[in-house]
Amino acid sequence: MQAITLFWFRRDLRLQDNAGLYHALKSNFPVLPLFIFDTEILDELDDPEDARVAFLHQRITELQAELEHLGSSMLVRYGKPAEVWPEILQDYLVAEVYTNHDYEPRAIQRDEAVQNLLAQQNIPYFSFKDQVIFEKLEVTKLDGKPYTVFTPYSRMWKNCLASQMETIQENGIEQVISFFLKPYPTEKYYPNFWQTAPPPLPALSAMGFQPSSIAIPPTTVSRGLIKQYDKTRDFPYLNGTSRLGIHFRFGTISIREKARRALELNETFLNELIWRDFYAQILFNFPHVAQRSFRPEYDQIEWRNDEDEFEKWCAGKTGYPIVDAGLRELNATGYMHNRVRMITASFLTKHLLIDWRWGEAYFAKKLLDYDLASNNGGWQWAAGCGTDAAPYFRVFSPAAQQEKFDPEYKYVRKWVPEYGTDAYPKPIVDHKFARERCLEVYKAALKGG
Ligand SMILES: Cc1cc2nc3c(=O)[nH]c(=O)nc-3n(C[C@H](O)[C@H](O)[C@H](O)COP(=O)(O)OP(=O)(O)OC[C@H]3O[C@@H](n4cnc5c(N)ncnc54)[C@H](O)[C@@H]3O)c2cc1C
Repeated sequence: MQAITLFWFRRDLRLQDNAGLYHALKSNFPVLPLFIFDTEILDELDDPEDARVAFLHQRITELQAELEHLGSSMLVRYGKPAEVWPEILQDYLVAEVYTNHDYEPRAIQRDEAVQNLLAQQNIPYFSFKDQVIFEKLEVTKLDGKPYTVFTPYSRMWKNCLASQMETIQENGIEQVISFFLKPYPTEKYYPNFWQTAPPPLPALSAMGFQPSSIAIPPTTVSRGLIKQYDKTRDFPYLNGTSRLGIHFRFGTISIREKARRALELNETFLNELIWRDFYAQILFNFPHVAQRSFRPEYDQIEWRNDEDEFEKWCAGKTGYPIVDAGLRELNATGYMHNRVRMITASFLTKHLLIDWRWGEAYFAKKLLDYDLASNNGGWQWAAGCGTDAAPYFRVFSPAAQQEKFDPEYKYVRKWVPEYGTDAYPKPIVDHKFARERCLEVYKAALKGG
């Protein structure tokens, strides 16, 4: 049997500029890429038309075709990684395993189990940073502790980026760039893919899913949009953001490539990519946030958790047009504009006093770009219990947000056509009353804490 290196794809579904794949291709054995449709994740999804699964399947099919074109293939399995891995080790003579880091608590556990299994058979396991620019404790305060406030973190992030500059050739042009943004030239080593016939790919329907009618945004964005980003990003009625979220989530684009463009074109856009790194390191360094408030005293809040109100919020029937437009956009497209994510999350937690975890779980079900670290960070920020959160007594007024960010009701009219007619519901709660109730409940919780 031919001894091979396995490269395990997870959140890095591309051949180009892929750190772990680059290192795998430079190993001493021919490389067979692997992808596992993980039933521990898929079984928790209750929509058979989940657009993310259809996207994932389509992307794996494309990768398989790209590899076939190179005379190679990809091994695709369906099951629990803990059960799939022993089977693979029986079927193939695996000399080494390469992959890229995943920072979510469950993924860390999964990877530790696989590492242990491999160690029992003396198979080396190598993992690399690929999905962020700086990870774990690479950007810390001077005392080595992780940052929990964004602005100083982003300043230090930029210092770290500038700390190692190198000259490279890109498309025949000499450029000085940060070592941390250098692309991995995987294409140089493509001949090291194992030349083998493609094993069968599980069909989407065989996994209990179907194609989705939700469209996936492209992987490219115009330079013009990024150049204007700081001016357009806050207005939900404009096409002013990149919609790259799902591609960052599944690694169908390279963060290094996009950060290089951001550095060149728009600092505000770069700052958003830094927020992504920020929340990834928060989740890694403070994994309790996946279940509990970053600030423990906020776990004392007595949420009202009214199920009927929650259903109205989910359906976009609260009687607050910008909130309703956001939820309806999410339900129809798997996307919600960032400004509106902040408004709807604030409304659920502060106006309705519904536990942020309920909203977080709903977004997790619906967002194409769902990412535990960023979603959790966004929800805890909105509820006031997270890192860097605005003080709890700042309660967004939906009317003031509407006035500022959708003054002509263009976004609202797109998603809530019955707004302004009798068919539109009355507000679920009075703003002034809700604000005061929120302040009382938060104050009581924090006093007791
Ligand atoms: C309550 C709430 C929940 C959120 N849930 C998610 C989530 O599950 N997944 C997710 O990727 N983002 C989440 N965000 C952050 C942000 O809303 C989205 O990243 C952004 O709206 C995605 O649209 P875009 O790709 O057009 O982003 P752009 O505005 O074009 O930004 C480019 C990229 O930068 C990153 N980014 C931008 N803003 C943020 C941010 N505030 N925090 C972290 N990364 C950011 C994303 O990767 C994004 O794709 C959430 C924000 C809030 C307030």
